[in-house]
Amino acid sequence: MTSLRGGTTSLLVEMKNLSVSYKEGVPSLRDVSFSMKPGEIIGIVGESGSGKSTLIRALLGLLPVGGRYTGGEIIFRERVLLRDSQQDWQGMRGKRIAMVFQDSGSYLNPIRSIGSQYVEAIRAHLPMSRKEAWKLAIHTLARMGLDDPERVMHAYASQLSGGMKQRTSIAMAAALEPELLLADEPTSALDVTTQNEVMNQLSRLCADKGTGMMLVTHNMAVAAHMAERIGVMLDGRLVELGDTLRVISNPDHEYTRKLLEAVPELEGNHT
Ligand SMILES: Nc1ncnc2c1ncn2[C@@H]1O[C@H](COP(=O)(O)OP(=O)(O)OP(=O)(O)O)[C@@H](O)[C@H]1O
Repeated sequence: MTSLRGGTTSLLVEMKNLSVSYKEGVPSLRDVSFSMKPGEIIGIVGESGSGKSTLIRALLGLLPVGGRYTGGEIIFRERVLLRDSQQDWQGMRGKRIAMVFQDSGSYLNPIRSIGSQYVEAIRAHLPMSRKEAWKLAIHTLARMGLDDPERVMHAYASQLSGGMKQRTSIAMAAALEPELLLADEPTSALDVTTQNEVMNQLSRLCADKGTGMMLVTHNMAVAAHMAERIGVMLDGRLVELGDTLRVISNPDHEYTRKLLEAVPELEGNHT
């Protein structure tokens, strides 16, 4: 995935001084800047309402209702997205930039088999026969830890558990090998054991495919386990961003220290 141009690795994403408001004069993102390398995993933590979801929705170009970009730039692979038309941005969604939510599994169509939805989603973006798309689907379902992917492909959503549906929807997002996967609390609705498994499978899938991921989580331990860098949001600002080990062992910001104190197993040491 790394591409060298003129001796420097080109960036996957650059966000420069981005601001977003839902209400006139009340910014929910304030001057947020960061950059991300291809294949990198960044974990974003922070309390409820700090702007984590708004940040990754902004990257997808799909702000929640009422949200407006009020300043700054988003550059994806050297293209300034905020200057592009919605149609250009639309063309990137799914294929180059994909997103999974806490309840993605519940968006599977209940009256069509998983296989027919999955094959259609793959073929909408990749020039593949049905047979090839089916094979790719089976492969990614297996990589997400689904034991009997053939059975899943023939099943309807109502025949799968919540964990299986969520794994299926994550596999669908990852199958297209997006360059950037935006994950908003992708395992929060699952039980703790399943959460760990799904997170491990997700990070393996990203590593396999060279997919960069921005993972929003309220759980510092999950971010520390998954991410190479951790960003901390507070009141719409990215108040800290650094290598995971540095952030958890020597945080710059007082608020990060408070978050870390709430996770005893991480206090002052390692991932
Ligand atoms: N659709 C909306 N309309 C109005 N205000 C909104 C909307 N979505 C978010 N906000 C406000 O923007 C701020 C940031 O919200 P956001 O959902 O991005 O935070 P968050 O850190 O993801 O929170 P949570 O962890 O609870 O999902 C909050 O003050 C929230 O009330």
